[in-house]
Amino acid sequence: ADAPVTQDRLLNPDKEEGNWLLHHRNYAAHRFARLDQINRENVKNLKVAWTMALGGVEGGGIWTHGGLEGTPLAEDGFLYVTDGWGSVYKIDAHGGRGKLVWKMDPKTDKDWAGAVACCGVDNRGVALWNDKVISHTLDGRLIATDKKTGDVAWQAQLADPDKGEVITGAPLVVKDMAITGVAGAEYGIRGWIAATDLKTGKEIWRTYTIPAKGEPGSETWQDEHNAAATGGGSTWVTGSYDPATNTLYWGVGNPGPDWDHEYRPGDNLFTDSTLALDADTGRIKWHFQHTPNDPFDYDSVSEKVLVDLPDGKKLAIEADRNGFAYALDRSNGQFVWGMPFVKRVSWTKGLDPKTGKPMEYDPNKPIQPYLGKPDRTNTVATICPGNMGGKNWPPTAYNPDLKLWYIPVIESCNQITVKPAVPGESFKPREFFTGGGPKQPERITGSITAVDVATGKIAGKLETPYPLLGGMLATPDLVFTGHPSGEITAHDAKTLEKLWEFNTGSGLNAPPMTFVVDGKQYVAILAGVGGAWDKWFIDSTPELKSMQPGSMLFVFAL
Ligand SMILES: O=C(O)c1cc(C(=O)O)c2c(n1)C(=O)C(=O)c1cc(C(=O)O)[nH]c1-2
Ligand SMILES: [Ca+2]
Repeated sequence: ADAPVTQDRLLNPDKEEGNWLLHHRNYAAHRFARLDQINRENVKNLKVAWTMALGGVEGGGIWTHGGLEGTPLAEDGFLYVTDGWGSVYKIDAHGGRGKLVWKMDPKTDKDWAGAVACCGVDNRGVALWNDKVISHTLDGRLIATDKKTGDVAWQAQLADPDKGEVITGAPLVVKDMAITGVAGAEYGIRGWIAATDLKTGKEIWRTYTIPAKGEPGSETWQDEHNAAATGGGSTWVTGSYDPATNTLYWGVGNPGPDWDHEYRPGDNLFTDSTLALDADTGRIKWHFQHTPNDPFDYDSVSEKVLVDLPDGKKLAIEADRNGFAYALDRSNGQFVWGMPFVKRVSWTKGLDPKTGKPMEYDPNKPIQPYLGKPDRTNTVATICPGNMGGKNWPPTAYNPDLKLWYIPVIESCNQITVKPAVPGESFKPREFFTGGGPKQPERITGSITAVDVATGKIAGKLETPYPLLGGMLATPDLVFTGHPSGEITAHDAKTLEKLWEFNTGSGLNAPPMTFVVDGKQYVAILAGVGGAWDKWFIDSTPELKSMQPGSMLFVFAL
């Protein structure tokens, strides 16, 4: 127990299947555990083993309460979990019950940060490095905590809420560095990804997602009022890493202002893009932009899942908010396949099979002519997927044996109203800079959608009454997910048939994970409604308005 977490251990999570050492379980972001004590034959007997009440439910800024979106990490029988305000809890899971070892409360400035958190009091988890637990706070800090004692060893201020920057994603530890993404594209930030040296606490590199004047990509900001300065391009979901090429894969969020794309003529690189970066320098090796000159708020922040196929193809696959799943050649960013994974897509006829760009895309046009888009002429428009996207941040899972990839889907349309942004007037620090806003005139549902990665075809779709806002876990013959109505469910990995459910009593906005302690397999999930849904989208699921916030860790066993 409490052995140092070395780079070698992070590179070889398969050697310690009972642990869960990285946010997405491995650097390839598979969220697949080869543990089969709990399987399709016996999962119906899964029941609560123990629970633990956590804190962090209090509000701050524009938020009435905090929520839980974190993925617990597990190392040698100890769990490391966060609440929305960035408190870290070390829990001893030995002996069939949970015991709090320590809690590190970073004393987050709740009003300072909560006033510029677009989408909830969110913290998606920690990283492990050496003898430290590495975590983020909503008010922009990176913190290294002593794993044994819970004492803060050092901290660094990376993001600045005065500029509308906060941090919601989990850090990714690579080679003694913490990689951090930033949130704030709804507040006119200039997005970045940063690497901090964990030995010194000093910054190693910071790569901006919006090029400065004269840099490659700056020609895609064609306005005359310096729209790039408030161009968004947040990086708020933890990426993946390919050690063979020392490459980070990271997604970039929406351009700002979200809805008024006439304010920012041009493709607006590198918003809504997949980036491949050199892990040592932060240099951008290649990019692929999914929604150029986006008028829909389709952040491309989803994790890039790294998949090696028997035919030698090395892919980075992504389920984009714009409703399409993409497979890119991860060595060069070339488009391999793409297809809609949601039932309804209204904004494009489809992807060009050669380039992967939307059919309507014209590189010579400053304003892209997507179908039925909201703009200054048609100020009110219905878009599908709605602006939460076909999939938001909740992570997918990939079963490499079955070559099946499971997407937690939001099946939706919603209504957008454009309010043109005015140069020199509309942008104010710490205020929303969105150029309009959404409404929810119709019901929104969900699905587990399984994709055969070898063919790029949908292999199954299990429709769910509510959108999936928590994310997926895959084991050899099962998939698990959480529902905003409170249930955690287990499904057959091939047919998606529901085999088990348990209602936790609060909306689930966090991904399930699994671990082993004392030789026994457990499944864990954080329960506590949070995130964007219950403030901005609840009108599409009105009966969920009665859901009360909470803050609990649930752990299940046979
Ligand atoms: O552009 C951004 O910086 C940013 C950040 C976040 C976030 O950090 O949670 C969300 C979004 N955008 C966003 O567009 C969105 O729909 C969203 C949903 C959630 C959530 O936790 O439920 N966060 C965010
Ligand atoms: Ca966004």
